[in-house]
Amino acid sequence: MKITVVGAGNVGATCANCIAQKELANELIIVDIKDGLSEGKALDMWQTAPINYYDTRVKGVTNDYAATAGSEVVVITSGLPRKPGMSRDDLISINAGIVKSVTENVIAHSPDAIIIIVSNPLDVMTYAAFLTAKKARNKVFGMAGVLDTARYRAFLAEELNVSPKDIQALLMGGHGDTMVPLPRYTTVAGIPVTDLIEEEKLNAIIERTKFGGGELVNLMGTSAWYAPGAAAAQMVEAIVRDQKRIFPVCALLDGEYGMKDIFLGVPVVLGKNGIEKVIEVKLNKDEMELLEGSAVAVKSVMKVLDEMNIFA
Ligand SMILES: NC(=O)c1ccc[n+]([C@@H]2O[C@H](COP(=O)([O-])OP(=O)(O)OC[C@H]3O[C@@H](n4cnc5c(N)ncnc54)[C@H](O)[C@@H]3O)[C@@H](O)[C@H]2O)c1
Ligand SMILES: O=C(O)C[C@H](O)C(=O)O
Repeated sequence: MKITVVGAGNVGATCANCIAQKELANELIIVDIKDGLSEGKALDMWQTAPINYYDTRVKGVTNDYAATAGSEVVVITSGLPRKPGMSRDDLISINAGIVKSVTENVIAHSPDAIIIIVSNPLDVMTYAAFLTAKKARNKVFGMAGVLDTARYRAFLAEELNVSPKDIQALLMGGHGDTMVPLPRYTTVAGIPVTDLIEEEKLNAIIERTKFGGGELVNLMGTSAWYAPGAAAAQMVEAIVRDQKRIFPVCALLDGEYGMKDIFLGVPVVLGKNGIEKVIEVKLNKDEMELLEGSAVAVKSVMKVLDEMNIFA
């Protein structure tokens, strides 16, 4: 098994480190455009192998896609992160070109790879990679829901003073302030969360989740990486180990939830074929309205990408 991570910055390096520690591949290639960055991070990582006890060979390269040839899974994290005061959508003009050129290089050397996009604005960068890769929708999708759900679960675990392991939750929609955490599909060891927490506190946690990325940007001056890197690696694990895990993933909809031609976070089954099934949960009127609102927000940014005219 060969896996590539593109982008050796905060998220890419963290994701690669998780992949190596989980021993998901024999060979792990890290690519970046900055001279020496991937080589340095890969060397540093490889020197943890005797300590963390893994044998995945980690190799870093500068823009050398021949070294990535034959990768079965590729995670794309290359692109600018936002700074305080910016929205994720503000990154589109630079990141669209980066995601397009990286995807072209990836496909040229690994035509069969499953591609996971991390770069922001996530839903639209996944659309950009899909337009470039020209692959079936099960093989090009984005990471956001695993991260957003993890934030929601972590906040709930803290509030309830229970293990995060026991919080199960679902969150749908775009990876922006319109994301839709679903309390009706949130349980604590099987107990509906609404039985354990007052409505006002739950609503405050939902709001904090929606702006969870921005909270970290304001604290650190750049965006998060530990949870995003771990989230992308968890998706890689589900694919590589054919686990059939159910995660919220940014996927192209083809009639599900009454929507078509849009990338949106929905629950899917992830296994060796990538997205093996899009699950349609029953949403009530209010939940459906929130999802549709989120879709409108994503569509408006997809339109900006279309107007950039770089995929003609
Ligand atoms: N989907 C999510 O939930 C999520 C979470 C966190 C971050 N992100 C996004 O992930 C991206 C990376 O974030 P980060 O914190 O790692 O940023 P970073 O600046 O630390 O790293 C980005 C890396 O991309 C590299 N890069 C730029 N252009 C490249 C190219 N053409 N080819 C190869 N490498 C290239 C840069 O040299 C840099 O090392 C950002 O767009 C950020 O917004 C998304
Ligand atoms: O918030 C960001 O800009 C990065 C990422 O999308 C996140 O949610 O952490």
